[in-house]
Amino acid sequence: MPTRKGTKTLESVMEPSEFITLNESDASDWSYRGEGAANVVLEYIGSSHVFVGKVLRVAKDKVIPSMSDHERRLWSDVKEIATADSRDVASRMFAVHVMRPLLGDDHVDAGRWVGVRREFLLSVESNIEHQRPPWRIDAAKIDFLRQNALLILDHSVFPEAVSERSPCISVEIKTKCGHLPSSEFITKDHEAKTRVSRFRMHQVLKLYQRKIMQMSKYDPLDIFSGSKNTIRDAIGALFATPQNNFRIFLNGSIIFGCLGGFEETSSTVGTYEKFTDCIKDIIQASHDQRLARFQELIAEAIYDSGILNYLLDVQKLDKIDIEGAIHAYYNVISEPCLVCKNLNDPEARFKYSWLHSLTLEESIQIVKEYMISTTAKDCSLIISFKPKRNEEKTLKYHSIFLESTNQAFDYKVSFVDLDMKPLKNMVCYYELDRKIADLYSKIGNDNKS
Ligand SMILES: O=P(O)(O)O[C@@H]1[C@@H](OP(=O)(O)O)[C@H](OP(=O)(O)O)[C@H](O)[C@H](OP(=O)(O)O)[C@H]1OP(=O)(O)O
Ligand SMILES: Nc1ncnc2c1ncn2[C@@H]1O[C@H](COP(=O)(O)OP(=O)(O)OP(=O)(O)O)[C@@H](O)[C@H]1O
Ligand SMILES: [Zn+2]
Repeated sequence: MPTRKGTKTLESVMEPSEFITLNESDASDWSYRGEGAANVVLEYIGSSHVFVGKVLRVAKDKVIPSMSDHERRLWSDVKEIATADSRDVASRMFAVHVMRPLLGDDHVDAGRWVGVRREFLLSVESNIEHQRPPWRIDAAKIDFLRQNALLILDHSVFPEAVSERSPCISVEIKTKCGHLPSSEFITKDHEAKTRVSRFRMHQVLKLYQRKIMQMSKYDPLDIFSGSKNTIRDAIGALFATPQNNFRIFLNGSIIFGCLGGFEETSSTVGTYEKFTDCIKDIIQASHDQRLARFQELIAEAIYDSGILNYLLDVQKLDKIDIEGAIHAYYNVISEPCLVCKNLNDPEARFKYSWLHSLTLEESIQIVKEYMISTTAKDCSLIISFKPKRNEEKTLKYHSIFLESTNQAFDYKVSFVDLDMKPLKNMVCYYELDRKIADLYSKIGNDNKS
């Protein structure tokens, strides 16, 4: 059983609730839900009411820089971040105090810390190893030295669905960046950035590096278009090439897409068949119409909720593109600008000198907004649906009516992965951007096939 203790811990400093620690014997209650580059996420399968309907987000042993003085200065107007003991605490405070107000309280769960013993983590790691994608195992394992993990609402289920025995289907979308930059600081050689989405340009590099086997058919500009039909096209493209942008869960178990990353198969036909069977209790339509009706439901919910408008506004805080923001970054860290140092073009030098004449406060604002937008470009959206029972009225969730099947659904929308990115990533962002844009200008194509 999890133990409770009254000692002064990370949790008791931050929240006046009892602190729970998970021991080795608790490990069998947690199974693999998924993972990204930085965390493994576990689903609770035991019976303790404290954990039912929750997931546990456990950090991997990636080298994460500790909070620098520049970073504390950057976030000095958010004291919970500026004074945080560690990057983990700062990152959670960022989600709570920066991202949640921007994306809506209803859509972001702050979670709470629980203690995790080394034996718990070791046991979990060995239990889930067979479910993790091999390339993720090679990249990183669970960080056994961590003493805390984040307990968050499981957004792929409705809390009451378990007792009501009603089915719940949830769709996870990592939308990526949904607008084109128009900054005057983008160099002429990189003009493609102003007409092709970053996602599609990045696909060309990923294909070149053999990180993917085929270009995704998805384009973020479509899902953010505000047009119901175009949103539907985007959903169709995500079904065709889900990569790490799209997953579907039925009652918390994955039924489409891949956990923890992506595998590619030459044919998705078998997958569609299986998937269509899985949703027969959710979508009342003939076998050959069911998938199309479900895609319609997702598009309808995205359109109806307006949720991507909020997300887009936050992504657009990247006002001058990394090609402008990188200069403000060097102002913030008070170091000579390595970009300007290597510039031969006097006109470009002149253009960027304006950025170097900004005050520290102005530079901080640019970089801060850039960092916020980066989180908004990388987070995922989970939309969960449950069919309404006859005449059922709930104020807790949004409602939607799918005319083509004559069905009403409750749905809710949540964001996951709202972590703060380390300030020094700015240099990597600049370099990756240049790599993507340079390759695209050499060999790029924007065919959607
Ligand atoms: O730089 P990007 O656009 O490739 O995004 C990275 C993601 O790659 P992808 O979406 O596959 O292209 C990448 O995702 P994957 O590991 O490829 O699934 C991470 O989300 C990474 O974030 P972090 O460094 O773990 O905080 C993401 O890095 P950030 O740029 O958000 O820091
Ligand atoms: N609260 C949640 N409810 C349900 N599923 C979740 C939740 N949080 C995370 N997940 C699942 O776990 C996966 C990995 O989580 P997350 O994106 O937080 O990992 P990460 O390592 O921080 O990602 P990144 O690669 O962006 O750094 C998600 O893609 C999602 O499928
Ligand atoms: Zn510069």
